[in-house]
Amino acid sequence: MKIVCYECGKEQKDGNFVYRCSCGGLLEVIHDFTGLDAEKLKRLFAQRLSERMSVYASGVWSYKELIHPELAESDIVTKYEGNTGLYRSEQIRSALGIRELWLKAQSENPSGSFKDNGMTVAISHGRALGFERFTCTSTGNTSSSLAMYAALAEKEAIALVPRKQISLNKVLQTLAYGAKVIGFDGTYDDGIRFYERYGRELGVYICNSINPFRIEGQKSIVYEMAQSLNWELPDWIVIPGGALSNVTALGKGLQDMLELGFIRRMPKVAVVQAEGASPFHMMMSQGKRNLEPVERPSTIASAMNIGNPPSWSKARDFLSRTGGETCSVTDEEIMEAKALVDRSGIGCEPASAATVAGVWKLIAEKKIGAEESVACILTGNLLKDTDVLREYLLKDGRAQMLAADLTVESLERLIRGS
Ligand SMILES: N[C@@H](CCOP(=O)(O)O)C(=O)O
Repeated sequence: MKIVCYECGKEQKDGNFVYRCSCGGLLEVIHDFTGLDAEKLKRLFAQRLSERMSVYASGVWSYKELIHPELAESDIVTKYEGNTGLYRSEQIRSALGIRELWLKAQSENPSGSFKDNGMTVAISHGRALGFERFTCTSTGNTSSSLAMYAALAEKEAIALVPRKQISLNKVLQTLAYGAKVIGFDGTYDDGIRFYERYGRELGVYICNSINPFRIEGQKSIVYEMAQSLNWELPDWIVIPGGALSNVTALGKGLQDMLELGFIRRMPKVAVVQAEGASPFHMMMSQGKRNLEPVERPSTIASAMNIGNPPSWSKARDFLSRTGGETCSVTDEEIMEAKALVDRSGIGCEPASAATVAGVWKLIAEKKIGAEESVACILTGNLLKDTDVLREYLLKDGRAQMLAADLTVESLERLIRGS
């Protein structure tokens, strides 16, 4: 296993953990899979589905050989993350008018978002390197996940969070796990810029997606999806795009599986951004090679409120190589899709619902065919943003809490609507 610069290929020394190469490129973990036998591994992964209390009961560490083969089991900090549901919803499928639809509920992770898949690996790796202080800048899901794993590892957690446009639920969750939360004026982009510059000086271990081990852990989402579907993935996988760690990890995981012979064909991937924070979609749809950051990103889907996603070049290369697509959706479209996902009983936070809104759009644009099969990745839990929920459901009168005396007559009136 090596850590190399994604842009210039220069190898980095792990002990001196840095997040960008001297050329400015992000880093990535390169594995040597020679000698790995796909059929043997598939059998091993199948056996691990019945693990209960060992690290292999985790839906991330069950694929340890492909994620961090060198890490000692005793260094692993796990909460048996992953193992999330892959659902069908006839309601959503027929509303979208697509042949086959799957929803992968990463929202069922222990801290309520897909960040746990990567965070277990980042925290475990940082602990093995001897770090005591773990940090991130975050719109709230990364910080909640960081705080949870740091608490489990009995390490200090520090989270830099924008003062505005983030969900109070996520800040409270981060605080409740015992992290030090530092609010600042600016966006996630400012926080990342700050840490890229001063993180080393502060002696903290950064757990954002600029950390290549976060990406390694997040690959497990697509491994798990493939394993659940007997190693036959749908035609399309649709994901929300904020910092772009999801598409980067998905791309890397798919590439691993193709190289190892776990899957026979590469599915196409679509990245959906919110209209007010869509620099990646703008770059891709205009056929540009370089990302122009959005200075003041703004969307109701706070998890995607990012104007300068760090992983854009990795994401660009993967989509260009594999014929992927991008699109952007409005906040109204996101909330309409969210209502559909919530009412299906699966539920999700606004950013996750962008995937369903994106499928609608991509079908209308004839980029996804109605005869194709699609899997949407739902990244965060329904209760991650109750302010948005309250606004949508209660203020606009879409749903209301009814009041009645506890008598048969008044309940009958309410139940029958008379
Ligand atoms: N939505 C994210 C922002 C991206 O964070 P990263 O850790 O993936 O770089 C959050 O929850 O903070």
